[in-house]
Amino acid sequence: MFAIPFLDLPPLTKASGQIRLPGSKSISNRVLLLAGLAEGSTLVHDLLDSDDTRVMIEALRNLGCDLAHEGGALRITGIGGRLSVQQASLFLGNAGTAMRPLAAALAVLAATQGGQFELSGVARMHERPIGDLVDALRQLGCDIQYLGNDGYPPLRLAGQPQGQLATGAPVRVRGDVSSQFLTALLLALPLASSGQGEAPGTDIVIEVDGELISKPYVEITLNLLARFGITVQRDGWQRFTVPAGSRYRSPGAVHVEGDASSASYFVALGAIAAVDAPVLIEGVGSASIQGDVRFVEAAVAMGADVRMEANRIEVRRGAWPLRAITLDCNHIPDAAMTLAVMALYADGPTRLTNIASWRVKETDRIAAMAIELRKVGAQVEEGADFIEVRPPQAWQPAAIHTYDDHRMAMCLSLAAFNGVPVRILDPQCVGKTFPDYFEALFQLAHTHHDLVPVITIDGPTASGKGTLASTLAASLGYHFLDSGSLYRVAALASLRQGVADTDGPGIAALISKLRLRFDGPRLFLDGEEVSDQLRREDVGSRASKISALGDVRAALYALQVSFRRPPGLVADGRDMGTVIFPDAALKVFLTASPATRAERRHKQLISKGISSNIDDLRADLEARDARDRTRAIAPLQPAEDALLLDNSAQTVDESVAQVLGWWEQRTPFGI
Ligand SMILES: O=C(O)C1=C[C@@H](OP(=O)(O)O)[C@@H](O)[C@H](O)C1
Ligand SMILES: C=C(OP(=O)(O)O)C(=O)O
Repeated sequence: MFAIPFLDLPPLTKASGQIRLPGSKSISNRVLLLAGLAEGSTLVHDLLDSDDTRVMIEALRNLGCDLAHEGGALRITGIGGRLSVQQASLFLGNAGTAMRPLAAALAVLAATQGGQFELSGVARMHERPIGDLVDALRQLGCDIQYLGNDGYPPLRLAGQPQGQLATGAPVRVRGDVSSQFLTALLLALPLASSGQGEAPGTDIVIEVDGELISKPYVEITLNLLARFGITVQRDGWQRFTVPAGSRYRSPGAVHVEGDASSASYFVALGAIAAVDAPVLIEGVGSASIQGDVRFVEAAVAMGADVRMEANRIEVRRGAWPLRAITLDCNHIPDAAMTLAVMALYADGPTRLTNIASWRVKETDRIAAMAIELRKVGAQVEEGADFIEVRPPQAWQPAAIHTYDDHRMAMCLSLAAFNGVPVRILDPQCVGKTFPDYFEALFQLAHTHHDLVPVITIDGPTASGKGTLASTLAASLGYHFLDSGSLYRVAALASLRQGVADTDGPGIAALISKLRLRFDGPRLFLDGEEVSDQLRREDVGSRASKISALGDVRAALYALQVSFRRPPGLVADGRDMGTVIFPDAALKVFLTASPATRAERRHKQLISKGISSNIDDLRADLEARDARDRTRAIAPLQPAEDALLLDNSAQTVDESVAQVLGWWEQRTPFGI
């Protein structure tokens, strides 16, 4: 996950490749709750691991459920409908799928078995309505108090042992603000219809007031209830009967499908940018129980070329520009946001209607979408329950606010296919449902080599360039290249494979297959950390030998250049700005006085338990500087357009701030 203040996306051009989706949020949280309420244990495979499921898991743990990892799956041993913990304060973040269903389940359990529970969330959760659900539960006799503003969390739920619920009359619930209120009742009321001890249960009828929105989510609820042994009878979308004697029965094991709302970003990616080869989305398809797979129909109407199998979607660009559409999006409230961004690439205005619920989700999504789409140049009209987007005539680079809304971040990333960069502020908000969204995007999205921004940090030995460069890379979410280590890694790999140190073509072939990854200053070769091995004496001397071979230098050039991938690169070395990335957007030549560098090296050696003489170190450094400056191939000298930074009197933080300041001046994002 990119836990940084902003992530700059370079202009992206094409997309292709395969992605496996994370598990469905809606299914994960329902299955977790049902498994937690059921008797016995349930092994859940492919569960979503994100903020929303973590708060649900933590809540279940606090309520006395046993949760244990088994391989990649989670085993949940439920409470069997009997409260084992009578008091708990549960923090539910901004997860509607945790807050609403847990409020209903715990209200019913407290009302019949006694107990006191407090449910709270982040500030925005305390602005998301829950009054219609509370009103419905109060009809049953549940004791629910608002601890903040009426109609909103936080809530206190209480009750006495052997309490009775008024289940004789139908429970009425409004359906036109959020379908999660009805879902919550459907998930919770089997706890009240089962009967206690010898007492027979009763049918419980729920009647929906007003037009139910987001209906496919209620289908998911009914489907999963059935898997846990409860068949709800229904009369259209108006009346639902939870049968007497209902008991949650664990199906033993459950597999969670990939998230269909998350799939929408990759369907859109394919429609916009899969020009040469398709985007393949694994984990969801025509067999899905999630209503958001119907996003595909809308994408096809806009021009996407889609082939759908039971559990997989293949997308290519079809019509281009995309076709503008007008669509009632009530059935796909979450995925519809993706259409608003596809609309940027359409041949006319796209109008999405019947989306009033957008206003009470993670943020007011109609307002937020209108503001941010205008920033990239679109003309946008918004109303109480619609949005209309006209594509930009001239695209503008924009710093996109994400309002702590995962979908704003994911959707707006798709605005980067227009020759201008896009800055996504607070990208870590994707953690709500898709922590590795941007990693997945960068796996599929490509761009021209020269559109990927590069910052080079060159400088003499012990100037601190490695620390500066890796810290900068981490701050910007960019890739990092410590070019100096590549000669050593080529030496190590060729030693391991038994390739002679005179066999230029052999070593070059090996270099082209190296699988390298930097994690800060640590280097991994084929998944194994080799940082320490690279400092071995035999590796060092082989490195200097093979670096004289023309084939090796050419292969290492190609390897270095291959690190230039979206979203960007910070490269440190001696010839990064002069030879390898002469078109880098920012070049820094880092120096420090020989005295300072000798002192740093001295401290470094002491910390490793190696004794040294500071004057000798200084003499060595000066001799090496002279050699480096005068060598024939790639001599160490600042690029003409490099900015010089002497960090003798600076802390690392100060030099990082200095370079980030220079970088900011070179980006088009004025914020
Ligand atoms: O029940 C569910 O899993 C959901 C229902 C929908 O909410 P509304 O019913 O409030 O539209 C949807 O937006 C949300 O992301 C998940
Ligand atoms: C509305 C959403 O979430 P929640 O489950 O919190 O309602 C969403 O994921 O878009």
